[in-house]
Amino acid sequence: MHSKDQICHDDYQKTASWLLSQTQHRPRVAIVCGSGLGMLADALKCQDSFLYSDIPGFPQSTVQGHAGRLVFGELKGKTCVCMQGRFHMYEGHSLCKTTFPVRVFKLLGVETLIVTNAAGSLADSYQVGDIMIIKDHINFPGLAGLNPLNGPNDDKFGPRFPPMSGVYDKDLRKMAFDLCKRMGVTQFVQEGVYCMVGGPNFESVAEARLLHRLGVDAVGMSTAPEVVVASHCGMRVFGLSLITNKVVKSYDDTELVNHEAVLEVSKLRSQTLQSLVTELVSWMDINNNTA
Ligand SMILES: O=P(O)(O)O[C@@H]1C[C@H](O)[C@@H](CO)O1
Ligand code: HPA
Repeated sequence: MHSKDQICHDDYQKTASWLLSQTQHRPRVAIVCGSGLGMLADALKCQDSFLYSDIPGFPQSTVQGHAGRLVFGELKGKTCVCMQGRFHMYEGHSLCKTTFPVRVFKLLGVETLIVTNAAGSLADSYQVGDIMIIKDHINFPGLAGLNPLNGPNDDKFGPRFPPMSGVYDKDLRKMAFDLCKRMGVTQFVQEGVYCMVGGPNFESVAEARLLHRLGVDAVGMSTAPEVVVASHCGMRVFGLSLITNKVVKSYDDTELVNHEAVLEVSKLRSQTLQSLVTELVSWMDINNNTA
């Protein structure tokens, strides 16, 4: 390590080498489970799993609904690695730490990152329980200078000034929507813009109105840093938000959002999300390689 917040190539490599020595799986797809969405990993067959606390260099999960396990296994014959629990900036992790696993995945040979999250909706047409295919994001912390790519650029991962347009892969988005049609679930599937805020507090009414005016469809406290880092190192990205609550936009609305309610709604759609991610992975154009 260079300093407390600086992580060097060797640090990522050490963790990746340790994982490669512990499992025969060689994943091409990584899945990050959002709040209450850890059951996505349950669909993996032939599992090898590791507690984050046992993985050298890995940060620790502190949020309820994030189990803190890295699970390797197969989804319909395609080898994947799944994070049951992600890291958030509000937990006190530096952004380099929150995105540490993404670069480790790159070194494991992962080519596609699937991110999922729980989010509140601002779009008036969205309902609680809707699944939003992420079309684009607004990275509020990033716009304010809190970016996981801050500091010396590691050219081995990617360029100093990476583009961030077209990051959420168009073909995967189309494939996901087609799969939703086949699954007969399009009535609760949306496509929209996700906005990351720092949290951990939920939005004030004035903040909610601001985000609404900016064209944000769903707001959450994660995902954008992982996507920035994945895109920087050339990974293909696909993202899903589960709408767990409507963000309060009116001073007359007395409803208060809380994390327990977020976790409850996550359970409601767990099966559909699991099927969608499984089908998507099985339809993706990826070849397995072996240890
Ligand atoms: O990890 P995600 O983004 O799914 O978690 C969301 C945002 C906060 O961490 C938490 C609020 O309930 O859920
Ligand atoms: N705001 C921010 N993050 C969230 C929300 C919300 O309403 N719901 C779930 N994560």
